[in-house]
Amino acid sequence: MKIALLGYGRMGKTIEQIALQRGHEVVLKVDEHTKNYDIKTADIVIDFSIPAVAFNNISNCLNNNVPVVSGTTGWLDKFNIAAELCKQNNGAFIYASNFSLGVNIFFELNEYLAKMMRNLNEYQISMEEIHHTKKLDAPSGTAITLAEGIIKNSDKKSWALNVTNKETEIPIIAKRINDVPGTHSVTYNSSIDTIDIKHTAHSRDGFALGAVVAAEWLVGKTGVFTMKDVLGI
Ligand SMILES: NC(=O)C1=CN([C@@H]2O[C@H](COP(=O)(O)OP(=O)(O)OC[C@H]3O[C@@H](n4cnc5c(N)ncnc54)[C@H](OP(=O)(O)O)[C@@H]3O)[C@@H](O)[C@H]2O)C=CC1
Ligand SMILES: O=C(O)C1=N[C@H](C(=O)O)C[C@H](O)C1
Repeated sequence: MKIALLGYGRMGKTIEQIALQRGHEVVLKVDEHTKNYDIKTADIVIDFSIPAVAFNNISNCLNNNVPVVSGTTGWLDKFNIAAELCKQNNGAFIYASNFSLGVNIFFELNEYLAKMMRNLNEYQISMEEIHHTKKLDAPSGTAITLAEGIIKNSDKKSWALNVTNKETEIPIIAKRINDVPGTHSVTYNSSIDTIDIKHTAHSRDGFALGAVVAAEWLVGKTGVFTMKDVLGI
C-alpha cells in the first residue's frame, strides 16, 4: 500500500518503521511545516497529528475519497460530523483511541468487569492514566473509552478529571511522568479488598502495529469502523 502519514511525530515515525517492515511504501509525511501536499497520491492516510487539526485532516481525506485511519485523540466533539461525512461520501474511516491489541482486549475485560460490579455498591470505582509529559490532552482518549465502557454497563453517568464529589461520576486521575508510553488502570476499592485491572504499554510499537493492520484491513471497504471490526472481537 502507498501510505500518507498526517503527523510525523513520535507515532508517525514509529508507524513508518512498521509499515516499511510490512512491505508498504510511505509516499507522504506531513508535519506542522508541510505547506502544499496531495493526499490523493496515497492508497490510505494514517493520521496521528494533534487535536486541533485532526478533524480537518480527516475531512480532507473523506472529501477526496482516500480511506483514513485516525488515532489522534482530543477532537471527538466532532466525531459525529466526520462519521456523517464518511457516509455521505461513501468513504472509509476508522478511529480508535487506542490501536494496540492489548488495550482492545483490556476494553473488553473492563466492560465485563463493570457488568459484574454493577450492583456491588460497597466498591468505589476510580481510574488512572499515566503518560509522557509531551501529551497535549487529558484525560487520554483511552481513559475516556474505558470510562464510556463502564458507563454503558453500570449506573455511572459521566467521568470527571482528577476530582469528583458525585456518586454517579467516575474520577479519572491523569499523571504526566517522563517518557511513559501509556498506562491505564481501573480500580474498585472497598474496605475489605481492592480489584485492579491495568494495561501497561512498554513502547509505541503496539499502537503503531495496530494502526497499520487497521489500514491494511480498511482498504477496499466503505463505512465507519472500529478496532472491534478489525480484530473481530
Ligand atoms: N490511538 C492510538 O493508539 C494512539 C494515539 N495517540 C495520539 O496520536 C496523536 C499524536 O501523538 P504523538 O505522535 O505522540 O504526537 P507528536 O506531537 O509526536 O506528533 C504530532 C505530529 O503532528 C504534527 N502536526 C502539527 N500540526 C499539524 C498539521 N497541521 N497537519 C499535520 N500534522 C501536524 C506535528 O508536527 P511537528 O513535528 O512539526 O510539530 C507532529 O509531527 C496524539 O493525539 C496522541 O494522543 C498516540 C499514541 C497511540
Ligand atoms: O498521547 C499518547 O502518547 C497516547 N495517546 C492515546 C490516548 O490518548 O489514549 C493512546 C496511548 O495511550 C498513547
